Amino acid sequence: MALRFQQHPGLVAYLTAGDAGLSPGTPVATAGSHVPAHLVVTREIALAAIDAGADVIELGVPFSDPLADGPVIQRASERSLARGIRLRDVLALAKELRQARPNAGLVIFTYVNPVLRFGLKAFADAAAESGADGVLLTDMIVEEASEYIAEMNRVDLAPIFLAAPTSPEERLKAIAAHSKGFIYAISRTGVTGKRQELAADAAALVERIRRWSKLPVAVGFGISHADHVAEVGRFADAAVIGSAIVELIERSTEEQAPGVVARFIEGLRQLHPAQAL
Ligand SMILES: O=P(O)(O)OC[C@@H](O)[C@@H](O)c1c[nH]c2ccccc12
Repeated sequence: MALRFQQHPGLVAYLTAGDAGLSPGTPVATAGSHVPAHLVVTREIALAAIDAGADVIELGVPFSDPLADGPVIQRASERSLARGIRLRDVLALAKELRQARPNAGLVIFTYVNPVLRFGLKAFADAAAESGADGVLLTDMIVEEASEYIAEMNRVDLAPIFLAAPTSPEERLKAIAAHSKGFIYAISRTGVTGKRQELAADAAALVERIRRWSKLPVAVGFGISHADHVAEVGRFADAAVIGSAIVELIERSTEEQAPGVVARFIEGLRQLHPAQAL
C-alpha cells in the first residue's frame, strides 16, 4: 500500500499509541488481539478515524523526552508510558491495523533514540513487517540520515521528513531528494498544539517545497477545525491533526473515544454554507 490522499484535502490523524485518556475504566475486551489492552483502545480509535475519513494515521510511539510535543501530546505520552507501552507494542498495533484496513495509510511516528535502541536494521525489518507505509522520526535531520534512508529504502518504507519555515533552501532540497510518500510542512516553529489561526508562514513554505518536489505536502501544527482544514486545502494536499484529537481522547472514556474522534474527523471536511462557496 502506498501513502495516498483519497480526498482533497487529505487528512492525517496523529494518535499517541497506548493513550486511552484519563479514565481508568475497564480495559476493553482483548479477545483475538495480541496487543496490550490499552493498545486495543488505540486500535478502535484508529479504525474509527480511518472509517470517518482519515487517509493516514500517524501512530505515535510514546517517548520520555518528546522535544517538539506540546503539553497535550506530552500528557498522552506520559499516560502511555505509565502503561508500559513500547515501540514493539506499537509495531504489533500497526500490524493489526494493516490487517483490518488494507488501504489505510500508516506511518510510525517516533524519535531517533528509541529506534537506535531497538537497532536501526531490526527496526526497519520490523516496521516493514508490520505493514506500515512510512516512518517519521521527528528529530532526524535529513543531512545526517544517510544510513536511515538506506535502511528505509532497503525495506521499501517511505522516510518522511519535517520541513519548517526556518529550513534553509539547501535542507528543503535534501528533504525533497530523499522523501517518499509525502512531505510534512510544519506551519510554524515551536511545539505542537491547537491555535486559533493557521500560521501565515504555512502557504509560503509549501510553495518553497513545491519548487523542489512533486510529492504531496501535508501541513501540520495548530490545525483544529474545519476552517483550518479548508484553508490548508487551498495551498497544500493534506492537513495533519494531532493535539485536537488527543485532547478529545483525554476527555473521553475508553468506550466513548472512538465515536467522539470519528464525529470530529467527519466534521473537519464539513464547511459552513457561507464558506463552501
Ligand atoms: O498537535 P498538532 O498541533 O495538531 O500538530 C500535529 C502533531 O501533533 C503531530 O504530527 C506530531 C506529534 N508530535 C510531533 C512532533 C514533531 C512534529 C509533529 C508532531
